[in-house]
Amino acid sequence: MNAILQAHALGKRYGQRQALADCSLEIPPGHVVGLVGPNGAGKTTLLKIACGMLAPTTGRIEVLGEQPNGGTAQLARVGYVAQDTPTYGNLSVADHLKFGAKMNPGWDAKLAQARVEQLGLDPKQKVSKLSGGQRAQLALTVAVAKRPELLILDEPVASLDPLARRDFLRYLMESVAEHDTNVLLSSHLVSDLERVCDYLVVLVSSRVQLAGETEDLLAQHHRIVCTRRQESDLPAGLEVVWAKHTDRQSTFVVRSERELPAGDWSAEHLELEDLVLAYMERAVDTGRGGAGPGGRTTMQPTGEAR
Ligand SMILES: Nc1ncnc2c1ncn2[C@@H]1O[C@H](COP(=O)(O)OP(=O)(O)OP(=O)(O)O)[C@@H](O)[C@H]1O
Repeated sequence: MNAILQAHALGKRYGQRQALADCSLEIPPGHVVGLVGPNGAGKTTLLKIACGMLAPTTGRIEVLGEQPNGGTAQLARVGYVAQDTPTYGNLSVADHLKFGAKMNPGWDAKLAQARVEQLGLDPKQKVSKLSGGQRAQLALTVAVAKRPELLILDEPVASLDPLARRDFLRYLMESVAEHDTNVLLSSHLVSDLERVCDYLVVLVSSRVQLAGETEDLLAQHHRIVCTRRQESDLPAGLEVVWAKHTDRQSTFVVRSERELPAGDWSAEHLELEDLVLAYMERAVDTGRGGAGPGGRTTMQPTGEAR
């Protein structure tokens, strides 16, 4: 089976603005991938390139083993819901399902119908009269009913209330499990990603900072607290992602491919949110977002350890 996404030195410029830089990724099949990063990091740009809506300025990309702009056959394999959940205001809910059926060879009419009923949407209702959250639910329903091999969702739950968010994510997981769909979704809500994603990509300042299976990433990272010391006093083989020092104490977030060696410190695994924040802070504090997945950077020793 082909990789969900393979990118090599991918870059995108909008005029002078570098939106994506030197992005190399290989995401194996069979995953629900969470793409996380701060505002303006380049997430939408990467997702638009992946679904063929934008051409990269530099580098190469393959999605499901093909170029994203590979014609109608490729379009049928990939479902995409943009951040602004595009729907047609003048059409009814039922019209959207009819349109979906006409445009998509693999359309699952039963699934679409059942989901619309489950959501309590009136098929005759004009979409311009739906709330933002309802429009988002409709757009997501159309994308899922297309039964794509890969579903690309740009902040799919941003406009949903907490209950609807939980319901949608549960529905997404059920449908993914039932139909073996790969998913690539962006979100600012790490707690949501934690619930559904088994692969994580952290993008900051247009560059990939971290990518890998969530379970492996969590196993490889520790927060260690010890008496104040320099990064260079730590054993070799530990990559320092984040560091903070007080007068007497140092706290490090470290990555170790092997088991963490014993030392005169207390160590604990990180929650996913803390792991993501450590990489985000590293990129922002070094002001270049460029240390990359294998980079080694220390933050300035100021403030209190957390
Ligand atoms: N059409 C455009 N023209 C010029 N600059 C753009 C355009 N689209 C995006 N950008 C810039 O590219 C950078 C990346 O934008 P992008 O929308 O990919 O970020 P994002 O991570 O999706 O942000 P957010 O989380 O706020 O949605 C930003 O600095 C943005 O201002």
